[in-house]
Amino acid sequence: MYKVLVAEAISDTGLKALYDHPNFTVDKIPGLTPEDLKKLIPEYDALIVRSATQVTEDILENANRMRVVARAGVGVDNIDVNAATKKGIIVINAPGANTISAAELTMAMMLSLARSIPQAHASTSEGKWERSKFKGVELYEKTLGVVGMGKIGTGVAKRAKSFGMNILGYDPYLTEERADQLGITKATLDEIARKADFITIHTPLIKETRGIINDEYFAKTKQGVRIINCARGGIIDEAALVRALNSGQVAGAALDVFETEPSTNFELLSHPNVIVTPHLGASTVEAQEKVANEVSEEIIDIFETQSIRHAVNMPQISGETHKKLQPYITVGEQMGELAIQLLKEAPDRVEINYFGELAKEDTDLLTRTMVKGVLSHHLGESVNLINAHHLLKDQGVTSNVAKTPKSKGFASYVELTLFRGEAKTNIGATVLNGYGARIVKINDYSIDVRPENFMLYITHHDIPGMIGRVGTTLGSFDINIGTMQVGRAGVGGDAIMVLTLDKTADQDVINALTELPGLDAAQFLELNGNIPVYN
Ligand SMILES: NC(=O)C1=CN([C@@H]2O[C@H](COP(=O)(O)OP(=O)(O)OC[C@H]3O[C@@H](n4cnc5c(N)ncnc54)[C@H](O)[C@@H]3O)[C@@H](O)[C@H]2O)C=CC1
Ligand SMILES: O=C(O)C(=O)COP(=O)(O)O
Repeated sequence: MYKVLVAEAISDTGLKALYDHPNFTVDKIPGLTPEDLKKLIPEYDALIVRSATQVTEDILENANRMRVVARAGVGVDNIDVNAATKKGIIVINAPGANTISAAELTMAMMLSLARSIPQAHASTSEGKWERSKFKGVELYEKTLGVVGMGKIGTGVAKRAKSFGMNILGYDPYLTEERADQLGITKATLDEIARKADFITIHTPLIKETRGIINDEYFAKTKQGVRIINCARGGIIDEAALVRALNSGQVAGAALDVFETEPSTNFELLSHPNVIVTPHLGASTVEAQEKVANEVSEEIIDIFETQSIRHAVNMPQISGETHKKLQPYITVGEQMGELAIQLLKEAPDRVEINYFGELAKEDTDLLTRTMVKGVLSHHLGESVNLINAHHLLKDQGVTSNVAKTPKSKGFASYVELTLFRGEAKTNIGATVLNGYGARIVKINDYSIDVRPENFMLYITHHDIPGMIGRVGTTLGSFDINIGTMQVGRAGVGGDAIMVLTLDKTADQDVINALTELPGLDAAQFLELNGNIPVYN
């Protein structure tokens, strides 16, 4: 049974998949203090939050069972993603599920700002009739600057176009082509300052965006600009905004998000030209059902089928790439496990080389799989695909990944090399069409091995009778040989033998083998990872 803690007010309809699933129990406990959350968290396998819960390193420290932190929404700035990554916890979100709601709130804010609707409502409901006080402006033929042309920014741009606005879009990823397609103009942040009548912010809150709208920026804007922030507090410097409002440089601001929430910045909250909402961008029936449903389905998939779609701390790969990498995943982990056993000590350097077709793909997932195989030998269950890179760095191991699109013997080939000072071991693998994955190189010897649970690695001299003697010795210990492969440097030279066995070989077996004339060393290798079942 997997235990899920829902720590905020999240739609029960959206959580239905989890409630109904026989392998999950759900505890919905909104409003926990950080201390209570920290106390409860060790019991849970997954945590679902919105924006109000701070999932800090301190809280995650105790999350020893936790595999997933799910953000039922977009922004993950309330989650210490690095701390989660270190602990091997997947952080997922629900991108896209609240796009429409956030874009619609932005439009509502822009219209409210243009016509002072909240102020007019307050005045009228007090019995006043102040028609001239609330003379507004039209959106028609005004210029709107959209900072952050992602899902919500694009949604706003499309809607604003239908109001007859001219749109300037700024986003490091916005291309001229995309801008043309949307019927907008690609602009810089400064061009937006110079030309826009309305500016709306739709970037995440990250190092690069914190405080980008500040005193310096307001000094460049048109006098009387109106500004909307339905993205994140902190992107606009609130103190600078108050100054710009007081000087009249900014005619009005509509804010759904604040530097600290709930906000206590009353100078801003109660400013006559400011309209505010309590972080309501995603607060619609539809968005809440969609975000909760999306994270529920994904949590189930992660636990039941190991499939991850929206992890923010894992590489996002397309279904097409995933299909191409899939046949290499199991053998990738096995390569790591075998290489570390052959090296016999922890590596100080890891090198991974991709050749041929594989080199043209985004192979980060496969790289992580190999690193996981290597590290699991010493770190056990604590290493997974999420924290593999991090733990490698943490252990002081340097790593290098190289890609050569030219093929090397096989259409696709991957080689993992571990170094420790002068010592080195390498393993190469490929996937043969119709035959599956094969280890085709060990320590520079060509070989053809389908990895299995129990294996023997023997170094010997290429002399007649060797194979027979090894077979007889293993037979005397009642060990059946599955397969036996030999690789040699040249006739009569150094050679290796790789055997798959039906059971483990203990030290007595190894001792008996090393006594055989012509045999240098024998090492038993064991794979713990996923061994595919062969028929
Ligand atoms: N008020 C609310 O309740 C809600 C707020 N949001 C917030 O809205 C923001 C946008 O969400 P989405 O559009 O779904 O995300 P998205 O990831 O689709 O778009 C974000 C865009 O910002 C761009 N960007 C990043 N750094 C930038 C920079 N320095 N300058 C300009 N653009 C930059 C990115 O390239 C990306 O295109 C997020 O911060 C999210 O948390 C989202 C939903 C509801
Ligand atoms: O999805 C987002 O980024 C939001 O800001 C929505 O926040 P909420 O889930 O309503 O607390």
